[in-house]
Amino acid sequence: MVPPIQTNTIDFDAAKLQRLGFSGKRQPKLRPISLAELRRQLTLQLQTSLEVERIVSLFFSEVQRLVPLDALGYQHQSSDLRLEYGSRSNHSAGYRLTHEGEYLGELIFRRNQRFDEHELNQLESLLATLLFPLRNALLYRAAIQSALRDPLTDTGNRIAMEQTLQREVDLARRNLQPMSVLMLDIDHFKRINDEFGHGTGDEVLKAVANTLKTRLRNVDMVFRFGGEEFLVLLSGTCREAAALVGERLRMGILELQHLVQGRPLDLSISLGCATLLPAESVESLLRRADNALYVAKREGRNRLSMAG
Ligand SMILES: Nc1nc2c(ncn2[C@@H]2O[C@H](COP(=O)(O)OP(=O)(O)OP(=O)(O)O)[C@@H](O)[C@H]2O)c(=O)[nH]1
Repeated sequence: MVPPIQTNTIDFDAAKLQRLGFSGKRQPKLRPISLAELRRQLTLQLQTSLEVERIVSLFFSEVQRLVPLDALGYQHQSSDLRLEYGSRSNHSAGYRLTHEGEYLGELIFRRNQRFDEHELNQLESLLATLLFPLRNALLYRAAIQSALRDPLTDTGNRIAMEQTLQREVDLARRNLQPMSVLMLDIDHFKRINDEFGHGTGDEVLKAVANTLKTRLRNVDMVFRFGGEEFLVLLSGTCREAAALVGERLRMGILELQHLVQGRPLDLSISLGCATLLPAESVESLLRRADNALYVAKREGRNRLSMAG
């Protein structure tokens, strides 16, 4: 008889946090602590995550063992980060965080009661524990984001498209919301490359992506998933509204004045539109949009075709 195999799993992250005296759950009343001890604990605790959100919220809850706070705000504009913990209050003490000239964002401590000099000194001393973990987390965030972006057009890439589509399809189904996609392709793009070179082709791709972005709402997402093929994801959008958006994009590209050697280039796109059916998979949705795009091309280009 084969003896049963015993397997043990240790969640190192949680175990490590527990050893450091942090349970992971917000404690109603944290034990007061000295500045030196809190600095020591924070230095260890803040190393346990690479997520900016987690690091800042951990900092917020732990700092209160020494200095009571009502709220904490953090923002780093170029990373598109704006975090708020707690409730807004009258008094604030703001810090611009930099390390060796590198900008690491702005942190604002808020409280209904004014901060005194001693408390500000303590907060400043604790801020030092935040610098390296925050810098690493910002770098990690930038690396993840660049892995999901197409550098030429600054739109999402194919990996981002696949991840986002699955999430949006799940959400649409759970919330019983409509959702549509537009698959589009620049017409006769090969001719542009052949006639003017790849450099010009690349500039056209950028100009087209820009036009798409400026003609869409902020919540709509654009992905470049192939050479000159883009996908626009329209959450909460039914078939009729998606058709209007598709036409708006088509007109936007027709009106685009992209100059090559001083002369405007004739540019157009063809589009296929599909709206999510009940219980439909991502693959099927994309296949229907692709088929519709094929019809738009076959029927003469510079047009929108709706999937059946
Ligand atoms: N400049 C540039 N060209 C690219 C890039 N990726 C793909 N291409 C080119 O895109 C062209 C696509 O050509 P086709 O698939 O024949 O399509 P088309 O000429 O647009 O014709 P239709 O789609 O049928 O209107 C090819 O010449 C590719 O080399 C890129 O990143 N930059």
